[in-house]
Amino acid sequence: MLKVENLVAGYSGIRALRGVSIDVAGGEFVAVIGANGAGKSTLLNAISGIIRPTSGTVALDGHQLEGKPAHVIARSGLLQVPEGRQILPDLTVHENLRLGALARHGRTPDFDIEGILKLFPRLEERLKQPAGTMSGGEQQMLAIGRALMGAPKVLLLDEPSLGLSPLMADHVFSALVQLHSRGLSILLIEQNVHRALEVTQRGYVIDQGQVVHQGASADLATDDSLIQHYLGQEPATA
Ligand SMILES: Nc1ncnc2c1ncn2[C@@H]1O[C@H](COP(=O)(O)OP(=O)(O)OP(=O)(O)O)[C@@H](O)[C@H]1O
Repeated sequence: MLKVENLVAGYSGIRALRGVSIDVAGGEFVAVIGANGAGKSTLLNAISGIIRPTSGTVALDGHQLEGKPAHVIARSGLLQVPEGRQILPDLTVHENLRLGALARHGRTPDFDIEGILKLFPRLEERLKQPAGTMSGGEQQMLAIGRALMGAPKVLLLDEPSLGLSPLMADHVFSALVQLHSRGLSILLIEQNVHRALEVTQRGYVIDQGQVVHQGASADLATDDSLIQHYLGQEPATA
């Protein structure tokens, strides 16, 4: 479904991505993990057109997307939930969700507002509330809901658990698991390696802008030396 090949990208002189190839099959839930500064956000932003890749290809269902503007890529069905969420704080929750529908471009969504409220019941009583007055976890739920309103073919998530309490992160991850079980293809960028490998099927480890390891998430999760070496995190069993 999503095929990224040899993607190179950077920022005035810094080569943050040095030829990354990853793919996400239909209905697959895939993680990209890596230490701070490894290039995870750059990868997601280069896929979704927020930054323009220097070279390499991004194909969704066989259609080449690299180099296209972000709004065109979003309308084609690659929908990103950005780091920091970027909801519109002065608009209500309901208005933010309705704006998400603008990305549909003729696709029939699996989720309407009612479906999103079933997934995130906390949003229901907050529908008329300005989105900026909600907690970080609630805003993350809204950002995911807004992307779902756009009928994604592949949902891209950048650090959805960042800054959330463990309980809120639980809600968010369990929603992602539900979305995957309903057949959605998901690419998850996460610093919380153990959580990411718990919920996904496959994972890529990136370091200094390159894929250094890939495999079944269950195998990566039990590879203690990999987790310590590339990710600087303690093994789950420690
Ligand atoms: N806007 C920018 N301008 C210049 N350099 C940048 C910019 N954004 C990222 N970089 C650099 O590119 C490299 C990769 O950063 P990136 O944010 O993609 O890493 P990351 O794996 O997402 O890290 P983190 O988890 O800390 O966000 C880093 O060396 C970073 O300093």
